[in-house]
Amino acid sequence: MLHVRNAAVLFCLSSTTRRRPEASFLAARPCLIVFMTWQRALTTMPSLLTVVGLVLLWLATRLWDRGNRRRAALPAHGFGRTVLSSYLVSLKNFLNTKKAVRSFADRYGGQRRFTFPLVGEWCVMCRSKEDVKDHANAHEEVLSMEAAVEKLLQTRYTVGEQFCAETYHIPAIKTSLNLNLANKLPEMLDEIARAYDEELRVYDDWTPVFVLQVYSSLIARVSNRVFVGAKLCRNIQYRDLVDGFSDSIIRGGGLIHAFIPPSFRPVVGRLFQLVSRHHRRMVRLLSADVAERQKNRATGEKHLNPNDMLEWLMDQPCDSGRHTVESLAMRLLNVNFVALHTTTKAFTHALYNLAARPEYLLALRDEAESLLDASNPAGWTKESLSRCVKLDSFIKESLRLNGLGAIWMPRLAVETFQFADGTVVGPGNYVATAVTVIHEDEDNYQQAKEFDGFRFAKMSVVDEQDAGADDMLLQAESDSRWTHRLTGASPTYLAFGTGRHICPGRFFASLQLKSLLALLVLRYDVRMVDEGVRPADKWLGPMSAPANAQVLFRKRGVERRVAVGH
Ligand code: HEM
Repeated sequence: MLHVRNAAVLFCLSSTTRRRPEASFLAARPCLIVFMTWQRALTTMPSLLTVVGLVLLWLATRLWDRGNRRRAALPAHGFGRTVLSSYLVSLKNFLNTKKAVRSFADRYGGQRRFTFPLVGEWCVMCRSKEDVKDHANAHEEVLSMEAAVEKLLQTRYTVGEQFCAETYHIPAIKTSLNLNLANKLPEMLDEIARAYDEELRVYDDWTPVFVLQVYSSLIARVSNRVFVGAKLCRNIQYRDLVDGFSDSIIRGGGLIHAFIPPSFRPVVGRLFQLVSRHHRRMVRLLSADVAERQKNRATGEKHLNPNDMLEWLMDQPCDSGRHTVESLAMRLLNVNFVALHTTTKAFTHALYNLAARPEYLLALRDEAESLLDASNPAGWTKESLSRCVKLDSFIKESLRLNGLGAIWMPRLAVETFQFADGTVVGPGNYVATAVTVIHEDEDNYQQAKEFDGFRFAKMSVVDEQDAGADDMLLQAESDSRWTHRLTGASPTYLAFGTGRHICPGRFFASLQLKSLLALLVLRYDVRMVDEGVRPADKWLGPMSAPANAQVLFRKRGVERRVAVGH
């Protein structure tokens, strides 16, 4: 009955207002509406409101307590002092994390580090070289990368306990993949050339291509040529699985971490796994191949097995002593998880930078034509690709300004951590690097916010000249030139991390990125639909990704043919 009465009063109010629109009455109207809605709610659902109120009160106390307890243990600054302020600040920061990190760094610019509030957590952000070194070299038992990833991505629930429990894919990447790079390059190049022919549907006229989508699938194919061989890498079901896996885990894990209370996570995680079925799908796709390889191993005919990542994983010792297909499937999912979305995003960023700046296209093409045989990509070598210094520099610069996030290399302090200057961070807090601030710092790079595609190539030359003929400097010179290459790292260049957990897949990623881009500039012209305008990156909290934009492709030589024809 009550809602009928309220509706009638509301109707009266609105009709009265239409007849007598005095300002005071207009101002009072919203108050009356709120009052009546509240009155109605109180009458109809008193118990529900009490419960909601109590839950909110409990939550507020928990949040306040947690935030302040954490804050008390930190060298903290940069957030308000009122109750819940850290949570309000962190929610605001979430909407534009890059800008927020920059403003925190500017406000506390004279300092080596600053504390940045995350939702319910605190993160000490390193920006000075000294702090980055302390962070990067800290022991896993003190600043844990695994614990941070596990907590932020909730992989225990989204994929399963086993996903993080075993780590034998890391030595397989560090040793076998890196030692086999030269052997596997021709296969990778062959797959790139085929994929360009088959999947990049580009015609003589300018053709729009959704780069992120097309290259995400293409990079899944090319990488998996090296991971599992030609047959599986071209299998659409397999590619869909590995291609969508990282994004699904990152999104699902982020949501669980942010919104699901710990006690509900096992149930929600189980539901997530039931729906996504990543592991089961991978087991099904691999089982025949694994059985065949295991049979060959058992009969002393291991040499019949292909030389690829799946085989290198089987070569590694594993905790249970036997490589079951379930265990191998989990490792292969993990390899794809770390390899695919990183490489795809890095490539897309580079391509947007290229398509928006046509002057680089010609310079990169000149270099590629002089060092690589365009008619025979499968004949390119590691050495010939490494001589393409402009190409190398262009991708490195692109990753400097368009990386994959603003809070980089997160670690969870599992024990008390001490910086070299004595500052202490208590367990339970995060320590990370302020990568966007470091990469855009004028002390580290001249005109740091400007894109200069050949910046690192020029830096190598300067270092070479500085070294001069002094023998004593030759070693230092070659070292510093190395840091200016795409795979080089330093406390001021963190795209691939640095220190203890530096990316072991960066040599593979670098070869793949350079091969993809070199073949592209040799075969196609590219430009943005809006000429000269690079699409802005998309940010979700601390993570960034290239926009899902179109680039126009055209087969090379068309312009010339048209001109001659006329
Ligand atoms: C452009 C592409 C890539 C980028 C930008 C990238 C970036 C990174 C970064 C920044 C880290 C260090 C994270 C930290 O310290 O918290 C890392 C670690 C790692 N990356 Fe990459 N990565 C790329 C490609 C790859 C590829 C292709 C593979 C494998 C084939 C790979 C395998 C790994 C692994 C296994 C780790 C963890 C190392 C450890 O736990 O010690 N990455 N990557």
